Amino acid sequence: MSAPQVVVHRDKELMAKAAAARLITKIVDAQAARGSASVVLTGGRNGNGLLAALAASPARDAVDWHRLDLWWGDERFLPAGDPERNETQARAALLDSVPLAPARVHPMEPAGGRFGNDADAAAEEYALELAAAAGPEDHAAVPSFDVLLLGVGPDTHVASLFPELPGVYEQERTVVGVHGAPKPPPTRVSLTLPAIRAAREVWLLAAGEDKANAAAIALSGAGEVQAPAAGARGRSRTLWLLDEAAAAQLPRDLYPPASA
Ligand SMILES: O=C(O)[C@H](O)[C@@H](O)[C@H](O)[C@H](O)COP(=O)(O)O
Repeated sequence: MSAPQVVVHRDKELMAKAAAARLITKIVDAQAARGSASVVLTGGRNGNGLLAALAASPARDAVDWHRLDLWWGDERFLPAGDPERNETQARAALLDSVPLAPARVHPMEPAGGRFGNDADAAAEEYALELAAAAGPEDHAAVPSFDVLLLGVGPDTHVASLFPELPGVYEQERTVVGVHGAPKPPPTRVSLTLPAIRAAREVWLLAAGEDKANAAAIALSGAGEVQAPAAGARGRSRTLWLLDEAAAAQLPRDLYPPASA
């Protein structure tokens, strides 16, 4: 697992734009090298802020949208089209504006869908979908995602893995149902840390002073059960993308200023 790198930008707007530019380049490089790219999306303000910045980027269509596989790191287990679903928000921020191949967009099943209100069944189905997409060279039963995006909660949660709750202890399954999440809605579906750690690169997005404590804890060697973000590492890269407010409690030797 790769040690965390930290890049700090002036504010959340610049962080979103810089992260979007970074993601475009990563996708273009992956498509040039392997003919396609695979990205895992995250919910929340920073995740959707990155997607909105990407939609507005002048370099947006350097991406071959038809050869991009999109997955989700977690989903709020709500009915299809619910404005609070991560899929709904991602479609509004970017996905509905670009020519993706529908078969290559993999949302997690909504509540009231094929599995009714059974989030655990929805999780099992997503694990099967991931396993079916994995190749012989892939790690765990998931595809080798080029970039797996994660927002970071003020309690250091990532995806829907919350400190000390059952999901963060999961070491076998790649996707779990989450019940009683402290961040509403209480029922969710989430990748687990083993699935997250199968990604080539994991990028953690945190902006705002309400994330300063979480970033300091997660980057200070805390354990993944108490601080799930600490366990979110990529096989070849782990990148924390922060704004100055979120980096305020980090030791200065952890990062040089990345932008004016
Ligand atoms: O379903 C969700 O809410 C997200 O997947 C969650 O993991 C989010 O990324 C963090 O809570 C950070 O959210 P903000 O960026 O809005 O602070």
